[in-house]
Parts: sequence; C-alpha cells; structure tokens
Amino acid sequence: MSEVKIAMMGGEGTGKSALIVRFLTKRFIGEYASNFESIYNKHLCLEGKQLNLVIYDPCSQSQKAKISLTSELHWADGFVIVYDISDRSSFAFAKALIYRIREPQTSHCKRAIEPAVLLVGNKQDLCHVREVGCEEGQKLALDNRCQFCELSAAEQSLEVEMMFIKIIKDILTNFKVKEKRRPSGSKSVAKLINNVFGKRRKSV
Ligand SMILES: Nc1nc2c(ncn2[C@@H]2O[C@H](COP(=O)(O)OP(=O)(O)OP(=O)(O)O)[C@@H](O)[C@H]2O)c(=O)[nH]1
Repeated sequence: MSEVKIAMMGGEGTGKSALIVRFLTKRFIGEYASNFESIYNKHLCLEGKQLNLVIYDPCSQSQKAKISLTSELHWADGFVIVYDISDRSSFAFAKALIYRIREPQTSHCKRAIEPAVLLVGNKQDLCHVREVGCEEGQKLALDNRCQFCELSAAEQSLEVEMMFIKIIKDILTNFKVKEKRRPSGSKSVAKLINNVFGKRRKSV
C-alpha cells in the first residue's frame, strides 16, 4: 500500500487544523488546539488504489521558526500551504514558504523530483474583508509550479475534499515518475555488473 505524506504549512490561525478536520470528519468545529503538533492517518481508496494518508499539522509557533522547514522537506511528499484571504501578512508568509520549498538548494534534501505543492487561500467566506486578490494567489502558484485554490473550511466541505484529492493525485503522479526512472537506473547498473562479470567468466 502506498503511503502519501502531506505537511500542512502556513501562518498562525490561517485554518490548517480546520481544513484537516473538515477533510477527515466533514465537520467545522470552530476552535482547534494549536499548542501541540499532530499527525493524522487516514486510509483511502483513490483510482482503485489503497492508500495510507499521513497529514502533519504543526503546532502554533513563530513564523521565523517555521520557515526553516528542514525536517518537513525531508519527510513530506507534498505540501499544502495555507493563507487567509483576509490577512495579507499570511500571504507574505505563504510566499516565503513556497520560495523556501522551491529554492534550488532544497532539491538535494530528498529527491530528484520536486515535491507537490498546493497553495490554498482559506476563509473565502470572509471575502467582504478580503486583503488578497484571487489573481494574486493564482499568479504566485503559477510562477512556482504549484496548484491553487480558494475555499472556506467553514462553509465548503466538498471543496476541501477536492483540494486534498488534488494534492494526493499530484503526489501519486510524482511516485509514478520516480517509479519509471528507477528500472532504467537499475537496468544500467545490472548491465554494468554483467559486463564486468561476463568478461571475467570468459577469461577463466
Ligand atoms: N471565517 C472562517 N474562519 C475560519 C475558517 N477556517 C478556520 N477559521 C477560524 O480560524 C481560526 C484558526 O483556525 P485553525 O484551524 O486553528 O488555524 P491553524 O492554522 O491551525 O492555527 P495555528 O495552529 O494556531 O497556527 C479558528 O477560529 C477557526 O474557527 C474559514 O474558512 N472561515
């Protein structure tokens, strides 16, 4: 069974826990504990495949502490970066996180394939006090090879589900690309070994 690991990142109070709880339980409860980090597990079947989904929800901490992302970059297959459309500073922080994930030095951490990233503008129900335009989110995502959506954890259960499905599908596509690359690599190693031992056998 494939394991899919997602890290939820973003500024304080942007709705990371609310999105996870909405996805897992279809409920919005309003207040969520934020003084400890959590790992959620869910079994699901997608496109006929059984998956074990693991979601990491960090505890509330200073933005400076969160920006390093070192352990998350080693651990996660994909990131959901959340900002609050009614809070411009949370968008600036989302941007910093995306730049950190996409910076070239980061790629050596874990992979030859860059992680899937989905940028989420949450709290769309607060559009009357909007500080970040939808097109700004779209542009940030497009410029940095991320998916994008705007939604409301408070009001939109289906959209939240679709958002998680979207990032999971992107991660599965990355797994397939990795899988395709592996056999050709091992084939060339096998060929090399054969050549060496083949030659030796001949000379005996
Ligand atoms: N209006 C509105 N409020 C929301 C929405 N999503 C979350 N909230 C509220 O925003 C506040 C913070 O939500 P959390 O889910 O705790 O946010 P978080 O990002 O996990 O917070 P930290 O762990 O402290 O960083 C709570 O009061 C939620 O009820 C939304 O879609 N609309």
